[in-house]
Amino acid sequence: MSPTTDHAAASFPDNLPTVPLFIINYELIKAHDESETERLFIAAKEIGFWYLKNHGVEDDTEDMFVMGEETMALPYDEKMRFEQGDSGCSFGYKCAGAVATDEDGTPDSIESINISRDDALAWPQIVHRTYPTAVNNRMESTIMPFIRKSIEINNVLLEALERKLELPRGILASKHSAEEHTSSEVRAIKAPKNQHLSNIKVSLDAHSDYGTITFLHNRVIGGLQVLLPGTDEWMWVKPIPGHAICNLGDAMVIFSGGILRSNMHRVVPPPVEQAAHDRWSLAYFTRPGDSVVLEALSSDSPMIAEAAAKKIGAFDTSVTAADWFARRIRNRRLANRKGPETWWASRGTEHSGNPIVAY
Ligand SMILES: O=C(O)CCC(=O)C(=O)O
Ligand SMILES: [Fe+2]
Repeated sequence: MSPTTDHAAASFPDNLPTVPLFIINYELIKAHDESETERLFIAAKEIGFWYLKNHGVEDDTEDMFVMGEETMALPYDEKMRFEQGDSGCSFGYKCAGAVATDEDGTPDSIESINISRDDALAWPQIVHRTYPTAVNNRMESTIMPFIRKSIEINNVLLEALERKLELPRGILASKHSAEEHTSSEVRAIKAPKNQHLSNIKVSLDAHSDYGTITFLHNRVIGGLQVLLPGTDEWMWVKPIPGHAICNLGDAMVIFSGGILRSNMHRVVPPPVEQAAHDRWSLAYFTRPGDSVVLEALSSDSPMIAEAAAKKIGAFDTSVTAADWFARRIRNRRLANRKGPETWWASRGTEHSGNPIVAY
């Protein structure tokens, strides 16, 4: 199958408010360059978002977008055989309209295919579930290599942050073991063109990511926005060719006793001429092992202990990564909606001031 590609869009306009993210050089981080690692730490503390260049997976990324196109081109009924369902599991196909974008229950407009790290790396064994043929066909050639490289990149970034957080070497790796089942996954996302003509304002609701660290790509079409700390104006993340976007999730905020940040972000229809094109994005989410309890690593780092002591109890969730994740996914599903409280129950550290969010 060769689906029509539709991503040769006009360039991102230069008159929009954009967020001045640091550009981090992956090769320097890998080489333990001290000043680049310090820049990464600053980005991780202040915004929790940065660009990553020299990561070396540009070609793999394009193959993954084609995998996404091949999957979304399957007949609707075929895709729905693999829908993620309402139980709080994210793996599988997610159809447009399945989740709420706000407390009023406004449906979302994006579809995605979510492939579990465990399923991809164990292929052809099934660990969690099965996937559409378009996914299976590319499991070995495209998905496995992309996941392996993404894991390596995320691990290098985590090791750098581990050093800055004065944690003993290997602590973060032990929370993300290759041996334990996890909700870590790769997601290819399609936001359909011309959403603005249907008056769609938000295609993916404002959220912080659930896990530890996200390695994100798009085909140079805008739509991602972040809300800078202490402001109420959404700022665009300008797509830069060859540059990935990395962001931290809630687990990293909790592990670091609040030193690091998982910033609120959302996806809106692309700006002006770009809106006439489908927007594709691709994310690899590193999340802790299922049994890992989300809590500040205070006993491993005096720096974290000191930070956590300023907000006593805030980072002792007593919740496992598996339960944290399932709660957030389940309560976004419209089929589970009882009222605004359901959507609020899907929130993470970005709304930790909200008493309804029980860690
Ligand atoms: O599509 C994007 O650029 C961001 C997607 C995202 O934030 C997510 O899936 O968590
Ligand atoms: Fe996200």
